[in-house]
Amino acid sequence: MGFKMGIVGLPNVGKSTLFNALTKTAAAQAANFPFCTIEPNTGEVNVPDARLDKLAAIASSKEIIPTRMTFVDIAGLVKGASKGEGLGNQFLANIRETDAIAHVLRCFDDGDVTHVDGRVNPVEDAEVIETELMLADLESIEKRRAGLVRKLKGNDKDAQQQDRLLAAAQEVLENGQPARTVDVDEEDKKAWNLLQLLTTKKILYVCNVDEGDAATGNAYSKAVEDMAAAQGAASVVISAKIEEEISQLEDDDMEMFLEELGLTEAGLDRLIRAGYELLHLETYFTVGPKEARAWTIREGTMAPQAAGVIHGDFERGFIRAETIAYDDYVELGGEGPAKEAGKMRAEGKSYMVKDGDVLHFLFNA
Ligand SMILES: Nc1ncnc2c1ncn2[C@@H]1O[C@H](COP(=O)(O)OP(=O)(O)OP(=O)(O)O)[C@@H](O)[C@H]1O
Ligand SMILES: [Mg+2]
Repeated sequence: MGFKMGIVGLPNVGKSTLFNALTKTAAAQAANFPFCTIEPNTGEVNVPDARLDKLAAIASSKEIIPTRMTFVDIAGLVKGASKGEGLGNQFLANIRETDAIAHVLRCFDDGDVTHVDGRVNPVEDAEVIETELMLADLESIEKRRAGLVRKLKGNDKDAQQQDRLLAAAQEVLENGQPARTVDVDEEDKKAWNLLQLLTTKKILYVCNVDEGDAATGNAYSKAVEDMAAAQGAASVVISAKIEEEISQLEDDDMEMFLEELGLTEAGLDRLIRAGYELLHLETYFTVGPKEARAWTIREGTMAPQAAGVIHGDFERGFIRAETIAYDDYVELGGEGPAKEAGKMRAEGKSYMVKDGDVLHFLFNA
């Protein structure tokens, strides 16, 4: 389904370094000068999930296939970007195409690495970017409302709804607030999301700290966490540079290295999980001797649509889903015992899939 997180931030804060760590490649050029990245870099990343490994062990699956999500490393934004400063506003379009934003903030000192504003202040940096996104939204709203005038005269219902929602967004933006602060009624949610405003996207603040601060965070990252909490946004502490080094290691070396740093889990795993949760994504599993596989759905997905993630035919010909809850599968020790214990349910079209369900679909070809 391609859920996409855009990696956004000021120039030279470590976005491409983080991208390379996430994708375990050196696909993006990361270097100590602003505006190093111009064209966006796109890469797929496995979503770590300990449950999948457990299921595979129980079923002795030959292959383990995690679900994936996409990260896009986007060019740095600067003050005035919405008016064409820096690399201009073509990159705002790259952000528009993403489902959520990982906002990288420089939380490391290192005098050798240039900061575009010559000082380290992640909270102000976050405001600079947010302001540009708000200005970009305002500009696009004005254009779009102007484009709706003719349809509004013709009493077009969709146009009326769009214009009403755009006006609501415009009002909060003009008061210096992001569009996500608008209270949207349930029946407007779909049209609202279609507006694809930049400041309605959910944000995960990524505090990029010094190597030595990776386990504990530092004063900069604390300030960001406070800001995030006040906004109801999520945040993670990570050292992109260390993660890039770790991501090149073999598993055994990685564990040793993490231990030395006082970390229990690679920061990347935390970051990917946080992004996944931010997007309200859930996972179901298909498990057998051949493979154990994780699949991504949006929260609230019905069984036929969940089946459609595997193949369109599964959705079109959907009959039922044999369902075992994750806990039952693990506690009882697999499909056979779960079935014997009466824990395999036959669920129909109106079943809402739950996170962790182990599913087997029956369908008409
Ligand atoms: N946690 C860190 N500690 C110290 N140096 C870091 C850290 N993270 C990244 N760097 C360094 O910062 C510099 C800029 O990194 P990078 O190219 O990833 O930034 P960027 O945000 O992608 O920049 P641009 O917007 O110009 O593309 C690199 O020299 C990188 O090694
Ligand atoms: Mg870059």
